[in-house]
Amino acid sequence: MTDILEKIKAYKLEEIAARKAERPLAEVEADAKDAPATRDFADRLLSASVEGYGLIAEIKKASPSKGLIREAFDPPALAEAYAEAGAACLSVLTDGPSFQGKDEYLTEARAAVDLPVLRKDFLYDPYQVAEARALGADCILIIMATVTDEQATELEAAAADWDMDVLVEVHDLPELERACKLKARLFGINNRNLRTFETSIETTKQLIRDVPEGKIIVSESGLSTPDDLSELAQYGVRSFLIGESLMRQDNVTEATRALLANPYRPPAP
Ligand SMILES: O=P(O)(O)OC[C@@H](O)[C@@H](O)c1c[nH]c2ccccc12
Repeated sequence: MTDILEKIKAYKLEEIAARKAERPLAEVEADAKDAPATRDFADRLLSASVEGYGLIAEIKKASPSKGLIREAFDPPALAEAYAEAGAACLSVLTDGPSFQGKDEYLTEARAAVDLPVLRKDFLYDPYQVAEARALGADCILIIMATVTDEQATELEAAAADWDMDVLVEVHDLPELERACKLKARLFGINNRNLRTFETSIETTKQLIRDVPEGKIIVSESGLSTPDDLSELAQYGVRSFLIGESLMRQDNVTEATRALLANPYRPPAP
């Protein structure tokens, strides 16, 4: 396990304990039951990737590696910009300490559009899955680098109970092999090395060879140009999770449109 993940895990476990003390699970579950019905995250991503690219567009204010990424940060406006440009789904960072995220950002962004939304956070406990649903999330992230197999299975079961999708994230072969024991059909390959924070699309190109048939692959992190996407599309990737490069643009709609225009198509056999 990596230093940054160890640090994050330590404060998350404290945060979970504090939140549980403040708001018992039963209360969160009651809110989750009252939340607006889930939107089908995986289906939306898949149908977008038939004709074009399936984009999970991320609403991200800051990151541990880059610090503040976007000053003018208005989640509903950003959600609208992404939706208008043809994003299939949204990802919203809710982690406070490392990403300057907030739970409300997810709820506000989701209310502004009709796209399904991923809660981007570090999950260890089914309590956080109920929280995600109470906020309105349609999909959760399971980061194999920071959970045990038991935790992953538990989180996945909780997501199924709440009718939510799961994006399972891997960044090396051992994690991929562990992820294959789960039911999740959405496989995120993270191009960011969490030790050095360096990103390389070679990670996706390498790992994709060992992803079983029938999974939907999402290449995550460090993607910024149409060439990045078309290069990966030549390896069979049709879905992408992109945050920083779009968050740095003044006109998010135009930048997102430009990225999605002219998707690579494999030559006819
Ligand atoms: O901003 P980028 O480089 O486009 O990356 C987006 C997303 O992949 C990244 O935010 C991410 C991937 N996995 C995570 C896990 C936790 C927090 C953040 C992430």
